[in-house]
Amino acid sequence: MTLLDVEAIDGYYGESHIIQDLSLSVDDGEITALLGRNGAGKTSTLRCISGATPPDVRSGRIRFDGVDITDEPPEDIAVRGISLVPEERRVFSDLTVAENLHLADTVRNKANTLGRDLDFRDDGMSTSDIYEYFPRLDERRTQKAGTLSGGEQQMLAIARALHQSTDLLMLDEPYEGLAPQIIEAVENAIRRISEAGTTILLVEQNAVAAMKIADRCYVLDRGQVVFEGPAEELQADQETRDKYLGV
Ligand SMILES: Nc1ncnc2c1ncn2[C@@H]1O[C@H](COP(=O)(O)OP(=O)(O)OP(=O)(O)O)[C@@H](O)[C@H]1O
Repeated sequence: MTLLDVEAIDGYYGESHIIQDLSLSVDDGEITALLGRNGAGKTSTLRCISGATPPDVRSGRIRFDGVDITDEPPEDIAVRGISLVPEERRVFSDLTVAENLHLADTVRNKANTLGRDLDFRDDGMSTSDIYEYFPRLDERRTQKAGTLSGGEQQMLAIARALHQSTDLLMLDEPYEGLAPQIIEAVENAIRRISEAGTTILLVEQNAVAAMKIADRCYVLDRGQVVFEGPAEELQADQETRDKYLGV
């Protein structure tokens, strides 16, 4: 079943037409990867879906769970169960791991109030489940987030998103700047989160790593979809990989 359906959107930064007639769909329970070189429009696409502006979506429709969310504000879209973990990871450096998660509680409660008239999901993942998924965070509950390694901060950012109510988790370059060993730990966490039923839309520069865990891939170039298909198909398509991904 389709959970997210992006239909022919056009996104603009001022007069720059960055996202061009872009369509994609994300199936319930799958991991979908959005790949492409620097500047291909991956982050902008996630921003369009999350309701963040710019870019402005001037045409096309975005539907989530059958509901048209194209013109909704970001807070409402979040309440519906779409979370974006941005590239910068944005954890609160001066707060401990536990406090960072607790803050997500506050956001969740606010979402519940905001969600009165929306068809929102109730609860996110419990703190104990989160610590089970991310044992490193469990060990570092009382440590300030600013002192965590890059990989641990990435895990904390993902954990916070899950602690709110998330049906669709959008991850923007979760492997960026991480050592191979840590990439593997984040990769395993993403797999387990997916197996537990959260749908994932993953943006990555590291196409090889992303293809490993994705069910379906989209490749973007200059704001347009130039490939879509199962991950195995992209893995076997050396021409597309050379031309658009350089791998
Ligand atoms: N705030 C902005 N104002 C104007 N143009 C922007 C803005 N943000 C991004 N762009 C442009 O939009 C295009 C797509 O950028 P985007 O960040 O979506 O690409 P990306 O595929 O995510 O690449 P990266 O991996 O570098 O983040 C680029 O040409 C970029 O210069």
